[in-house]
Amino acid sequence: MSAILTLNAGSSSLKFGIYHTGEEPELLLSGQVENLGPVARLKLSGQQPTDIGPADHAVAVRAILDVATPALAGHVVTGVGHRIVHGGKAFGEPVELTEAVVEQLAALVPLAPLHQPHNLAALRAAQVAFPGAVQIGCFDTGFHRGHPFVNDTFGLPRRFYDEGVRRYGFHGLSYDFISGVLARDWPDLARGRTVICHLGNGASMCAVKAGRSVGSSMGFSALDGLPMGTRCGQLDPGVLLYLLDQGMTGQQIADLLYKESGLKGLSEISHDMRTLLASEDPRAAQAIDYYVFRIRRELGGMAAVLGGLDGVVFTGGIGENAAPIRARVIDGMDFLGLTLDAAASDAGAVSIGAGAAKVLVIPTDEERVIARAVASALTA
Ligand SMILES: Nc1ncnc2c1ncn2[C@@H]1O[C@H](COP(=O)(O)OP(=O)(O)O)[C@@H](O)[C@H]1O
Ligand SMILES: CC(=O)OP(=O)(O)O
Ligand SMILES: [Mg+2]
Repeated sequence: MSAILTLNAGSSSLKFGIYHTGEEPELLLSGQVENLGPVARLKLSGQQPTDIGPADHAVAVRAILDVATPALAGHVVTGVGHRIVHGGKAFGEPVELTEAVVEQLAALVPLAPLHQPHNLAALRAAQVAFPGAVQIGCFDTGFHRGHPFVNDTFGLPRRFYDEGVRRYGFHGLSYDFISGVLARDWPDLARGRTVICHLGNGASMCAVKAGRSVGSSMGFSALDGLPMGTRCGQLDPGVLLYLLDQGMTGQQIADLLYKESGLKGLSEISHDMRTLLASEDPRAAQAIDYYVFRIRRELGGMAAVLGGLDGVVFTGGIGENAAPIRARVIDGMDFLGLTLDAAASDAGAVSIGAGAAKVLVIPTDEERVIARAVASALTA
């Protein structure tokens, strides 16, 4: 039987899925190597995580190929789907990852240094492991390609826009998946105005009107918008000028903004929301305060862009699991029709709103969006 493998290299995790090929691919096994770094864990769906010691993305790919091999016994992998974070100006729809395409995607590495190199390394590993399979790239930026101009541009001279300096937006595979769930289970909301909060190690928000992205908190790179595990989020460009003036190099600034900022930088304790929520250190509390403040500010802005709000969806590792963060985001938002049913939220329900606008918690599944794209490429 033929099977599809999906690989999703995030900033703190490498997720995978194995599916039977079909119009709606049937999941055989999924899992992830999470908490990449000195103490990574391998977690297969429905099982307890096991510590695998230090692991970067390369170690994680090998660990996943090891566990995938027995699960794939009796199957031929005909397609491998990859999350590719940045598609730039040229790519929106899923595409076969030919050498010519990969060359263009490699040029975008500086725009997504925590993701794009790992996405492409996963491709190389999969090409070796499954030489007969078609390799398909699915873009985080794809869902946002129809952005209105005002959401796509910066206030720079026009030639920069033409050159590709645009507000691309990311987490599009996640927004695509959530939009599909809304269309299936909440059709009225799917026709209306929704803000989706993808709160993982990377975090962004998307304003969705009738199934289309009309705004994203992330822009040209995956640094903009909300503060994240280790990324700064929105920053006055004057700060960059100041840092340059202080003698920092480009690489030092990149490391600062991508790896040392956000929750980690503000708390000086951890990038991980679980650790911060459990901490009694006032720096942890301040980091969380800032995180929540920026989400609320973005939510108000997006509600204005949408001309009102019919619902909010929480997803991603934090959005799905951290009830205290959801409570703080929704607190006092009655003027937008948002009221929390705290008991439902704490109990892990899907629908956790008690006001005019819906509040939903929907686990995202970027792997399924990738698997569907591979399945349709295989039948095309
Ligand atoms: N129960 C929880 N409470 C708070 N935060 C959580 C919980 N479970 C997971 N998280 C957060 O989710 C993050 C990972 O989110 P995820 O979407 O899987 O990451 P990635 O961006 O790598 O895809 C972790 O850094 C952790 O902070
Ligand atoms: C784009 C991005 O930030 O992705 P992740 O949340 O997987 O790190
Ligand atoms: Mg992710």
